[in-house]
Amino acid sequence: MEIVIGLPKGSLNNVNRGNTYQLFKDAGYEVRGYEPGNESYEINIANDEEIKAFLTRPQSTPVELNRGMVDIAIVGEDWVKEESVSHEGGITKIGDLDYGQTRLIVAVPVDSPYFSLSEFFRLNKDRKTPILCFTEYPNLTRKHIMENDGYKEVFGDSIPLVQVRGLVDGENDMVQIINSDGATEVYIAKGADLIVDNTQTGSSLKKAGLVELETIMHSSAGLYAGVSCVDEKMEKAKMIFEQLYGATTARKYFDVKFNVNNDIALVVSDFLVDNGYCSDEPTINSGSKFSQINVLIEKNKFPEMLNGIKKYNASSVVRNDVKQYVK
Ligand SMILES: Nc1ncnc2c1ncn2[C@@H]1O[C@H](COP(=O)(O)OP(=O)(O)OP(=O)(O)O)[C@@H](O)[C@H]1O
Ligand SMILES: O=P(O)(O)OC[C@H]1O[C@H](OP(=O)(O)OP(=O)(O)O)[C@H](O)[C@@H]1O
Repeated sequence: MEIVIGLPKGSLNNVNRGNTYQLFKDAGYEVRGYEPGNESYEINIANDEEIKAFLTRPQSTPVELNRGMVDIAIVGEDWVKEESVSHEGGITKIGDLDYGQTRLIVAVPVDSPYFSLSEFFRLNKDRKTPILCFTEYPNLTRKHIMENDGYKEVFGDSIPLVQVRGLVDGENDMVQIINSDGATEVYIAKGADLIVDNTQTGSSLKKAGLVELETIMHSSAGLYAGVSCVDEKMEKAKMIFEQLYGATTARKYFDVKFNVNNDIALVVSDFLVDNGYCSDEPTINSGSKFSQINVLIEKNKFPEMLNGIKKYNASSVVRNDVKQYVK
């Protein structure tokens, strides 16, 4: 049995964004040829002979899943939805991996007089020149526009024209959705009226002098299965997901150990349980005078826990990162 996995190129393997490479390492895989910025097309997972890995561009990953070229892949939900607008089925989500969070949004220049997409269409209803919208997601954009109340009032059920390079589809040439291959924000400065793009921190929009009108969808990275992932491949896929999910969950926790006097160990344990500063309950190892207490704690709760245990004169506090956490 060999399962073929597609691993993402681009933002989802960027050290400051997705870093899928680190996720695999944290999950215990020995990955070679997938170091961020230095990826090879064939990636080696040295400690699991059942996995064959290829680099994939998220834009093309759903097509590869639908054609059985890869059995499973890590990809953003936005690209899976973009692919499945016109034909549902084929790709199934094994699970969300809780990173690579973005929103797909509609944006216009910051000084525009519109506060919604409906208002945009209503205020532009007498325009003589076509409305131009650039995006990397023409299918989702067309669907969203056709469901918009303002669009329906002005254009009814008429299908906006979509152009993907030389390929043109649709009938309403007063609203044209044009495929972009990146740097989408810049099209506004070149004369476009709208863009649909993904945003994370919002800095690209701000830099381009744009403001969001509305959110089309939220996206994050997940493990997806294609048509060829059945039977034992699906079993293997679920095992891979568990490994990866354990590693993403672990990123949110610290493993903390500290000492307190034996006579207050149980009081401190109650304090930790009552405040949700542990997973199930603290582990207590008693010595002759001191007890070592061990908890798994959510990272954002650590500062307040530290403050709390200082009141019990906790000493030798040690905080470690967690590599794998299966709840
Ligand atoms: N700034 C970001 N932070 C985290 N994830 C992102 C970010 N930008 C895009 N993504 C996600 O990464 C995936 C790929 O995004 P996108 O299509 O923009 O390509 P890219 O990663 O920028 O690569 P390329 O430069 O090849 O276009 C998408 O699922 C998207 O939601
Ligand atoms: O909200 P932000 O944190 O600024 O992130 C969002 C930007 O990141 C991605 O672009 P990228 O920089 O990868 O370039 P691209 O537009 O050419 O894909 C994405 O397409 C957005 O433009």
